[in-house]
Amino acid sequence: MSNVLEISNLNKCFGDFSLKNVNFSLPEGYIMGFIGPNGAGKTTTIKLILNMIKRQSGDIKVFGLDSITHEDNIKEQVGVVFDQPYFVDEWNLNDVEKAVKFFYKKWSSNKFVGYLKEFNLERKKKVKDLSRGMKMKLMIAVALSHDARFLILDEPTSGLDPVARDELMDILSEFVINDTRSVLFSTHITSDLDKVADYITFINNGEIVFTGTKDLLLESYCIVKGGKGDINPEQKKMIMGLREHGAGFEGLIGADKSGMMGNKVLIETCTMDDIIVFMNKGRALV
Ligand SMILES: Nc1ncnc2c1ncn2[C@@H]1O[C@H](COP(=O)(O)OP(=O)(O)OP(=O)(O)O)[C@@H](O)[C@H]1O
Repeated sequence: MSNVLEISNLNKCFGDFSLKNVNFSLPEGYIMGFIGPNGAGKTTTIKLILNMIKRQSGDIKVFGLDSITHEDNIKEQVGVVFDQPYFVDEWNLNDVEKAVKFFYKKWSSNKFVGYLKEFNLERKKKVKDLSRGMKMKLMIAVALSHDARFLILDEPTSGLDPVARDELMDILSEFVINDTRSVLFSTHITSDLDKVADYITFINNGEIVFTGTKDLLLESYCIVKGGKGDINPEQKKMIMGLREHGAGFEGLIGADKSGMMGNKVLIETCTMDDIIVFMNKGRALV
């Protein structure tokens, strides 16, 4: 199985913030959700993949090619969707096509027209008159009309209603159906990932906390709950994002440590939201 994306030892500094030795890869044919709290480094990583900003060190390969030396070749085959459209407000959809088609050797007007129809987008409408969901669909129509085989989406579902989000997830699932096309998308909305993601990469404070299959992520952590005095200070130290309240405590724990919590506590399965929220609170201090 070849990797569509390989990131090795990537470092980038912005004042107080740094991406620290980021490593992850995405096998071809799959959808990866890129998750993490606000300011964790998701957009920065995506911009580095697209060579929009300069890295301090590290390697990025897309389709097995170095992302800097083969930038043009890679961009021909990558479709990019940001949370804000990059089209001029006054353009109608014909103008959008006129502006973008020259960037791509494999641009297909037939495909573009087909996707506009499929997504119920009227060619005469101006960009500024499209709803947020329609703008997302327009960016996806552009990405699919130049025959992209790797879609990179940054927060594509933020601000979309549940129906539009569901439609977008269906589009992504269909996109990877032939096993040669892949998707990386960053999101805060983990329920979207439940539906479509095969792999998850979780970044927190510039560091990759987890990368692997979605099932493995959910199996790797659990919620631990208990009453006051149910655990000792050593056990407390193992809990991430410890939340203490009148009756007791709850927090996140590595599944490999659940057996060390004693028999008074309750161990429960966790969701991706639990993992993000508790990890973001950090490791508990006694
Ligand atoms: N051009 C820049 N100059 C200085 N700092 C920056 C710049 N771009 C990003 N940062 C900082 O880098 C950190 C990571 O930002 P980034 O946008 O990558 O996070 P994110 O995970 O995408 O967050 P969100 O989910 O809120 O979009 C933040 O602290 C941000 O302020």
